[in-house]
Amino acid sequence: MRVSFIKMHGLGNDFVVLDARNQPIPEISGKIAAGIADRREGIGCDQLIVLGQSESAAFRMRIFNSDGGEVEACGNASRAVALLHGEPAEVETAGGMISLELASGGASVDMGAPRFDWDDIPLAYAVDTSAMPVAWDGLENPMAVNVGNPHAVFFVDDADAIDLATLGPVIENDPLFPQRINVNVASSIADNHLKLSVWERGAGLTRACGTGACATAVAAIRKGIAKSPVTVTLPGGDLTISWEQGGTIRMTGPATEAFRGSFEWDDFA
Ligand SMILES: N[C@@H](CCC[C@H](N)C(=O)O)C(=O)O
Repeated sequence: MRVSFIKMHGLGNDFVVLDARNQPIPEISGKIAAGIADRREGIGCDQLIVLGQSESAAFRMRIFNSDGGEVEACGNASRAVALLHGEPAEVETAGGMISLELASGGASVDMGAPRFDWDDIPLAYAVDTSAMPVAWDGLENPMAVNVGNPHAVFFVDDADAIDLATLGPVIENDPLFPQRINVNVASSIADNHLKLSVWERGAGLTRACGTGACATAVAAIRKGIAKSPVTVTLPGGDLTISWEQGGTIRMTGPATEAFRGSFEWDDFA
């Protein structure tokens, strides 16, 4: 069976999008998702995105990391999907309802309200979460932010000095986090301007992580080290994140369609 796909990206965080609203898509296993995402033997992407019917929203967006695991939220893919859809829409995700629309230079997404305490991020054993008693080689006392998916946010003097390629997988897979975690390392580089690197759960170092930018910006606002709107500079470029205490997060930034193609489903089944 031949399946059409759209290759997209948001600041270089790239996606294969399958639109099951206009073509039949067989059941997706972790093996199929990882096969499609494989950069040598598949099409290649950080996340596989599958759009389908929803009973409660305009449509549903499912998200699979390149390791094949299905997850709750993806900020950059939400903007890519906004570009594809072309008009404002409420979208159902496993992490909650989001609403997306086109904006100048890309798209803007209401990502919902953040949740801040570790109660929303399952931990394997009891710890005093007011001051996390864990540290990983200089990275300590992370803030927990759930923006649909779980993030640990570390503020450091110089994010570039942290070897995230080494520490990222260690923290992601720490036994403390039974569902693993996205790892964000940020520094303040000017007023209301953060520099951020992200080790993504299930995908590794990416050029940008939209939910990571949201989590880090709201953590910085809550900590009093930035005010909304916050510019977040990632390796792939900038996102603007707006949030007031008690409100929902708005993320604005670019989205790009790279190319379209089709593949034989059985090649990955
Ligand atoms: N790249 C994404 C986040 C994708 C999911 C994440 N790796 C997770 O496992 O929660 C983004 O732009 O937000």
